[in-house]
Amino acid sequence: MGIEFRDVGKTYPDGTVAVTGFSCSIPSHRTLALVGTSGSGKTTLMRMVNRMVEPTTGTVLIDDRDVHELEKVALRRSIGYVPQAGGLLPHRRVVDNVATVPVLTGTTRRAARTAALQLLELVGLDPALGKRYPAQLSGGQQQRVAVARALAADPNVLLMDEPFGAVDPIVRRDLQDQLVQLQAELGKTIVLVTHDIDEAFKLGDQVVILRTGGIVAQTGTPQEILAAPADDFVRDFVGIGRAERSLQTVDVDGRNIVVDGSGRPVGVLT
Ligand SMILES: Nc1ncnc2c1ncn2[C@@H]1O[C@H](COP(=O)(O)OP(=O)(O)OP(=O)(O)O)[C@@H](O)[C@H]1O
Repeated sequence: MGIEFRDVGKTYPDGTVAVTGFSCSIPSHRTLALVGTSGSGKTTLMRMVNRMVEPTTGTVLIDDRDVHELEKVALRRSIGYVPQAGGLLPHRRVVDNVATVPVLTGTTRRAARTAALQLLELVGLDPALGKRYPAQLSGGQQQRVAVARALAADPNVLLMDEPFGAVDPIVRRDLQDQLVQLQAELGKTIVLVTHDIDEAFKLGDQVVILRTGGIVAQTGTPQEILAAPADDFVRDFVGIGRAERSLQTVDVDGRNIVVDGSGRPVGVLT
């Protein structure tokens, strides 16, 4: 399921211009990371895919079909959504949170629960946690449940809105690693919103850096952006000057050790 944004714009009713003339396409099974400062239109763009936001100009297509022509509720249920900070239903057990959409779309509760327990395992959780309520889980565990829930209807498209923004950096890295692994296995088409350029580089096959007004500063693979930042804004945003970005090798007893801009060793060149 490829996704295409074709010259889309969004002006909210109060006159706020969130996005202007945005075009971009992401092939099936790939991850598009939308990254930018606060208010640069990332969430607005992502929500156009499942019609939580309707563009004021242009079209969004999934597999060449204009989403505007698709029935809204069915469209939304067919797309996995991981909101900021999980969005789990607090009064429902974890297993039922995961089973919600399949039950709504006609799967029996029993079958949906069995599948939900398998999904918990897939995202690295002990299925025994399915009995708990969301508040009885850690923040990182809750985010894993949110990912499991988004996968429950076996969607081809997954939308992730700052999915790991609310957890501490170590848990965050864990969750990112797991998503990379999951994606290698499942091959969804993912649109990921983040303000963290390192997360965008780690998870995105294609990265779009946005400035205020949803204007594209640069689009490319992480390699392309790092190799040739389009301008000072991008250079600044990706932190080209940051010590951990300016790596060099030093020879230590015949081995090439990679050090960062502060001279700290970060690895060995093989
Ligand atoms: N419903 C709305 N009505 C009016 N303006 C809105 C609405 N939703 C978003 N905006 C405005 O549109 C612009 C883009 O918002 P959006 O949430 O898409 O940005 P973002 O890049 O996701 O930001 P953040 O990283 O802070 O979540 C902002 O100026 C925001 O205030």
